[in-house]
Amino acid sequence: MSARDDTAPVTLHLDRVPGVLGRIVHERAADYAAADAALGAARARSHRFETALRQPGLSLIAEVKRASPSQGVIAPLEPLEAARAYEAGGARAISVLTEPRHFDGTAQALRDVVGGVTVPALRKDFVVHPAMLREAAEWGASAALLMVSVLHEATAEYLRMAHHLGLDALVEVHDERELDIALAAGAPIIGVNNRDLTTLHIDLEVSPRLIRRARDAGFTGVLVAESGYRTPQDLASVRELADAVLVGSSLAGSGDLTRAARDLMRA
Ligand SMILES: O=C(O)c1ccccc1NCC(=O)[C@H](O)[C@H](O)COP(=O)(O)O
Repeated sequence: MSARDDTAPVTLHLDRVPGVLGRIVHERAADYAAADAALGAARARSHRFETALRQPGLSLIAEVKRASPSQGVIAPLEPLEAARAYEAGGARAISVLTEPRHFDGTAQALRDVVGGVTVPALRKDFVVHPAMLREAAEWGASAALLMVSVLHEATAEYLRMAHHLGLDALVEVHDERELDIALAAGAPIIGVNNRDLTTLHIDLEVSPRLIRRARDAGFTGVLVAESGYRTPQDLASVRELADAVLVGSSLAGSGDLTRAARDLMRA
Protein backbone atom coordinates (compact mmCIF):
# COMPACT_ATOMS: atom_id res chain seq x y z
CA MET A 1 0.00 0.00 0.00
CA SER A 2 1.42 3.39 -0.90
CA ALA A 3 1.95 6.02 1.76
CA ARG A 4 2.79 9.67 1.55
CA ASP A 5 6.21 10.63 2.80
CA ASP A 6 8.32 13.77 3.12
CA THR A 7 5.37 15.98 2.33
CA ALA A 8 3.36 18.48 4.35
CA PRO A 9 0.81 17.06 6.81
CA VAL A 10 -2.73 16.48 5.54
CA THR A 11 -4.83 19.50 6.48
CA LEU A 12 -7.19 18.81 9.37
CA HIS A 13 -10.17 21.02 10.13
CA LEU A 14 -9.88 21.04 13.90
CA ASP A 15 -12.21 24.04 14.25
CA ARG A 16 -15.03 21.59 13.48
CA VAL A 17 -14.23 19.58 16.63
CA PRO A 18 -16.38 20.91 19.49
CA GLY A 19 -16.29 20.78 23.28
CA VAL A 20 -13.67 19.13 25.48
CA LEU A 21 -12.27 17.18 22.55
CA GLY A 22 -11.86 20.37 20.52
CA ARG A 23 -9.78 21.93 23.28
CA ILE A 24 -7.52 18.87 23.56
CA VAL A 25 -6.88 18.52 19.83
CA HIS A 26 -6.05 22.21 19.47
CA GLU A 27 -3.47 21.84 22.24
CA ARG A 28 -1.99 18.73 20.59
CA ALA A 29 -1.86 20.47 17.21
CA ALA A 30 0.09 23.34 18.82
CA ASP A 31 2.46 20.82 20.44
CA TYR A 32 3.30 19.36 17.03
CA ALA A 33 3.04 22.50 14.87
CA ALA A 34 6.79 22.56 14.19
CA ALA A 35 7.26 18.78 13.94
CA ASP A 36 8.64 17.08 10.84
CA ALA A 37 5.89 15.29 8.90
CA ALA A 38 8.24 12.84 7.19
CA LEU A 39 7.48 9.23 8.02
CA GLY A 40 10.72 7.65 6.89
CA ALA A 41 11.12 4.17 5.48
CA ALA A 42 8.23 1.72 5.45
CA ARG A 43 8.21 -0.85 8.26
CA ALA A 44 6.72 -4.33 8.12
CA ARG A 45 3.41 -4.70 9.92
CA SER A 46 3.36 -7.43 12.55
CA HIS A 47 -0.43 -7.23 13.10
CA ARG A 48 0.33 -8.03 16.77
CA PHE A 49 -2.49 -5.85 18.11
CA GLU A 50 -5.04 -7.20 15.62
CA THR A 51 -3.96 -10.79 16.26
CA ALA A 52 -4.26 -10.32 20.03
CA LEU A 53 -7.84 -9.09 19.65
CA ARG A 54 -8.83 -11.89 17.28
CA GLN A 55 -8.33 -14.60 19.91
CA PRO A 56 -11.47 -16.53 20.90
CA GLY A 57 -13.73 -14.86 23.45
CA LEU A 58 -13.95 -11.20 24.38
CA SER A 59 -10.45 -9.71 24.57
CA LEU A 60 -9.59 -7.08 27.17
CA ILE A 61 -7.57 -3.99 26.24
CA ALA A 62 -6.73 -2.56 29.66
CA GLU A 63 -5.81 1.10 29.84
CA VAL A 64 -3.08 2.78 31.87
CA LYS A 65 -5.11 5.89 32.73
CA ARG A 66 -3.95 8.11 35.60
CA ALA A 67 -6.33 11.02 35.03
CA SER A 68 -9.05 12.19 32.64
CA PRO A 69 -11.28 15.19 31.94
CA SER A 70 -14.33 13.25 33.24
CA GLN A 71 -12.75 12.00 36.48
CA GLY A 72 -9.81 14.27 37.27
CA VAL A 73 -7.13 12.26 39.06
CA ILE A 74 -7.94 8.53 38.88
CA ALA A 75 -4.89 6.87 40.49
CA PRO A 76 -1.13 7.50 40.66
CA LEU A 77 -0.33 4.40 38.63
CA GLU A 78 3.25 3.45 37.83
CA PRO A 79 2.72 2.54 34.15
CA LEU A 80 4.84 -0.61 33.89
CA GLU A 81 3.62 -1.97 37.22
CA ALA A 82 0.03 -1.31 36.13
CA ALA A 83 0.55 -2.94 32.73
CA ARG A 84 2.09 -6.04 34.31
CA ALA A 85 -0.82 -6.25 36.73
CA TYR A 86 -3.26 -6.03 33.82
CA GLU A 87 -1.35 -8.69 31.90
CA ALA A 88 -1.49 -10.98 34.95
CA GLY A 89 -5.25 -10.34 35.03
CA GLY A 90 -5.67 -11.58 31.46
CA ALA A 91 -5.43 -8.39 29.40
CA ARG A 92 -4.55 -9.19 25.79
CA ALA A 93 -3.35 -5.67 25.00
CA ILE A 94 -2.45 -2.53 26.95
CA SER A 95 -3.60 0.98 26.05
CA VAL A 96 -1.21 3.68 27.26
CA LEU A 97 -2.26 7.31 27.34
CA THR A 98 0.55 9.62 26.26
CA GLU A 99 -1.38 12.91 26.39
CA PRO A 100 0.20 14.95 29.22
CA ARG A 101 -2.21 17.75 30.24
CA HIS A 102 -5.53 16.00 30.82
CA PHE A 103 -4.51 12.35 31.19
CA ASP A 104 -1.10 12.65 32.90
CA GLY A 105 0.41 10.51 30.15
CA THR A 106 4.02 10.42 28.95
CA ALA A 107 6.12 8.95 26.17
CA GLN A 108 8.20 7.19 28.82
CA ALA A 109 5.09 5.41 30.10
CA LEU A 110 4.57 3.87 26.67
CA ARG A 111 8.25 2.95 26.27
CA ASP A 112 8.29 1.32 29.71
CA VAL A 113 5.17 -0.69 29.00
CA VAL A 114 6.43 -1.84 25.59
CA GLY A 115 9.68 -3.00 27.16
CA GLY A 116 8.13 -4.75 30.12
CA VAL A 117 5.09 -6.76 28.99
CA THR A 118 4.61 -9.42 26.34
CA VAL A 119 1.22 -8.23 25.07
CA PRO A 120 1.01 -5.46 22.43
CA ALA A 121 0.63 -1.79 23.36
CA LEU A 122 -1.60 0.89 21.86
CA ARG A 123 -0.54 4.54 21.82
CA LYS A 124 -3.65 6.31 23.11
CA ASP A 125 -3.42 9.96 22.18
CA PHE A 126 -5.14 12.54 20.02
CA VAL A 127 -3.33 12.05 16.73
CA VAL A 128 -3.35 15.27 14.71
CA HIS A 129 0.07 15.09 13.03
CA PRO A 130 2.04 12.35 11.22
CA ALA A 131 4.91 12.81 13.70
CA MET A 132 2.69 11.33 16.41
CA LEU A 133 2.47 8.10 14.42
CA ARG A 134 6.20 8.11 13.72
CA GLU A 135 6.80 8.47 17.46
CA ALA A 136 4.42 5.62 18.25
CA ALA A 137 6.40 3.33 15.96
CA GLU A 138 9.74 4.54 17.34
CA TRP A 139 8.57 3.97 20.91
CA GLY A 140 7.64 0.39 20.06
CA ALA A 141 3.84 0.61 20.07
CA SER A 142 2.00 -2.03 18.05
CA ALA A 143 -0.94 0.27 17.34
CA ALA A 144 -2.16 3.86 17.52
CA LEU A 145 -5.58 5.40 18.02
CA LEU A 146 -7.11 7.32 15.11
CA MET A 147 -10.31 9.24 15.86
CA VAL A 148 -12.75 9.86 13.03
CA SER A 149 -14.28 12.72 15.05
CA VAL A 150 -10.94 14.51 14.70
CA LEU A 151 -9.59 13.31 11.36
CA HIS A 152 -12.87 13.20 9.40
CA GLU A 153 -12.06 12.76 5.68
CA ALA A 154 -8.32 12.49 6.49
CA THR A 155 -8.95 9.20 8.31
CA ALA A 156 -8.00 7.04 5.31
CA GLU A 157 -4.75 8.95 4.83
CA TYR A 158 -3.80 8.61 8.50
CA LEU A 159 -4.66 4.91 8.32
CA ARG A 160 -2.29 4.54 5.36
CA MET A 161 0.43 6.38 7.30
CA ALA A 162 -0.02 4.12 10.34
CA HIS A 163 0.24 1.03 8.16
CA HIS A 164 3.30 2.46 6.35
CA LEU A 165 4.95 2.67 9.78
CA GLY A 166 4.05 -0.94 10.61
CA LEU A 167 1.35 0.06 13.08
CA ASP A 168 -2.13 -1.32 13.43
CA ALA A 169 -4.72 1.42 13.97
CA LEU A 170 -7.75 1.46 16.24
CA VAL A 171 -10.09 3.68 14.23
CA GLU A 172 -12.58 5.14 16.68
CA VAL A 173 -16.16 6.19 15.96
CA HIS A 174 -19.13 7.35 18.01
CA ASP A 175 -22.03 7.61 15.56
CA GLU A 176 -23.34 6.24 12.25
CA ARG A 177 -21.72 8.94 10.11
CA GLU A 178 -18.30 8.31 11.64
CA LEU A 179 -18.75 4.55 11.27
CA ASP A 180 -19.45 4.99 7.57
CA ILE A 181 -16.21 6.99 7.22
CA ALA A 182 -14.24 4.26 9.02
CA LEU A 183 -15.76 1.56 6.81
CA ALA A 184 -15.08 3.55 3.63
CA ALA A 185 -11.47 4.08 4.78
CA GLY A 186 -11.02 0.30 4.93
CA ALA A 187 -10.14 0.24 8.64
CA PRO A 188 -9.39 -3.34 9.75
CA ILE A 189 -10.01 -2.47 13.44
CA ILE A 190 -12.89 -0.22 14.47
CA GLY A 191 -13.54 0.95 18.03
CA VAL A 192 -16.95 2.25 19.06
CA ASN A 193 -16.69 4.75 21.90
CA ASN A 194 -19.70 4.87 24.21
CA ARG A 195 -18.43 8.22 25.49
CA ASP A 196 -19.39 11.33 23.56
CA LEU A 197 -16.05 13.11 23.76
CA THR A 198 -17.56 16.55 23.27
CA THR A 199 -19.96 16.25 26.25
CA LEU A 200 -18.35 13.28 28.11
CA HIS A 201 -21.78 11.63 28.38
CA ILE A 202 -21.64 7.79 28.33
CA ASP A 203 -24.33 5.65 26.70
CA LEU A 204 -23.63 1.88 26.74
CA GLU A 205 -26.18 1.37 23.95
CA VAL A 206 -23.89 3.06 21.41
CA SER A 207 -21.45 0.14 21.02
CA PRO A 208 -23.99 -2.65 20.42
CA ARG A 209 -25.92 -0.43 18.00
CA LEU A 210 -22.92 0.50 15.85
CA ILE A 211 -21.30 -2.93 16.06
CA ARG A 212 -24.52 -4.48 14.68
CA ARG A 213 -24.56 -1.87 11.93
CA ALA A 214 -20.95 -2.65 11.00
CA ARG A 215 -21.63 -6.39 10.85
CA ASP A 216 -24.83 -5.80 8.85
CA ALA A 217 -22.72 -3.82 6.37
CA GLY A 218 -20.53 -6.91 5.92
CA PHE A 219 -17.56 -5.74 8.03
CA THR A 220 -15.39 -8.75 8.92
CA GLY A 221 -12.67 -6.89 10.80
CA VAL A 222 -12.14 -6.44 14.52
CA LEU A 223 -14.73 -4.51 16.55
CA VAL A 224 -13.91 -2.98 19.94
CA ALA A 225 -16.44 -1.61 22.45
CA GLU A 226 -14.96 1.30 24.41
CA SER A 227 -15.61 3.26 27.61
CA GLY A 228 -17.89 3.16 30.61
CA TYR A 229 -17.61 -0.53 31.52
CA ARG A 230 -17.49 -1.17 35.28
CA THR A 231 -19.12 -4.59 35.87
CA PRO A 232 -19.54 -7.93 34.06
CA GLN A 233 -23.25 -7.02 33.68
CA ASP A 234 -22.25 -3.89 31.74
CA LEU A 235 -20.51 -6.15 29.24
CA ALA A 236 -23.57 -8.33 28.60
CA SER A 237 -24.74 -6.27 25.62
CA VAL A 238 -21.43 -6.60 23.76
CA ARG A 239 -20.10 -9.97 24.97
CA GLU A 240 -21.44 -11.86 21.93
CA LEU A 241 -21.01 -8.95 19.49
CA ALA A 242 -17.61 -7.36 20.04
CA ASP A 243 -14.16 -8.89 19.64
CA ALA A 244 -12.71 -6.75 22.39
CA VAL A 245 -13.49 -4.20 25.04
CA LEU A 246 -11.34 -1.22 26.02
CA VAL A 247 -11.54 -0.38 29.73
CA GLY A 248 -9.72 2.36 31.63
CA SER A 249 -11.17 4.22 34.62
CA SER A 250 -12.89 1.37 36.46
CA LEU A 251 -9.76 -0.81 36.38
CA ALA A 252 -7.25 1.98 36.96
CA GLY A 253 -9.11 3.24 40.02
CA SER A 254 -9.78 -0.19 41.52
CA GLY A 255 -6.73 -0.51 43.79
CA ASP A 256 -6.13 -4.12 42.63
CA LEU A 257 -5.68 -4.08 38.86
CA THR A 258 -5.15 -7.81 38.35
CA ARG A 259 -8.20 -8.77 40.32
CA ALA A 260 -10.35 -6.03 38.79
CA ALA A 261 -9.41 -7.16 35.27
CA ARG A 262 -10.21 -10.81 36.07
CA ASP A 263 -13.48 -9.98 37.85
CA LEU A 264 -14.68 -7.70 35.04
CA MET A 265 -14.11 -10.27 32.31
CA ARG A 266 -15.65 -13.19 34.22
CA ALA A 267 -18.55 -14.40 32.07
O1 LIG B 1 -12.07 9.66 29.56
C1 LIG B 1 -12.34 10.86 29.33
O2 LIG B 1 -12.82 11.62 30.19
C2 LIG B 1 -12.07 11.46 27.99
C3 LIG B 1 -12.33 12.80 27.78
C4 LIG B 1 -12.05 13.39 26.55
C5 LIG B 1 -11.50 12.65 25.54
C6 LIG B 1 -11.23 11.30 25.73
C7 LIG B 1 -11.51 10.70 26.94
N1 LIG B 1 -11.25 9.38 27.15
C8 LIG B 1 -10.72 8.51 26.17
C9 LIG B 1 -11.43 7.23 26.19
O3 LIG B 1 -12.29 7.05 25.38
C10 LIG B 1 -11.17 6.27 27.30
O4 LIG B 1 -9.92 6.51 27.89
C11 LIG B 1 -11.24 4.78 27.02
O5 LIG B 1 -12.16 4.42 26.07
C12 LIG B 1 -11.55 4.06 28.36
O6 LIG B 1 -12.75 4.57 28.90
P1 LIG B 1 -13.16 4.32 30.43
O7 LIG B 1 -13.12 2.85 30.67
O8 LIG B 1 -14.54 4.88 30.56
O9 LIG B 1 -12.15 5.05 31.24
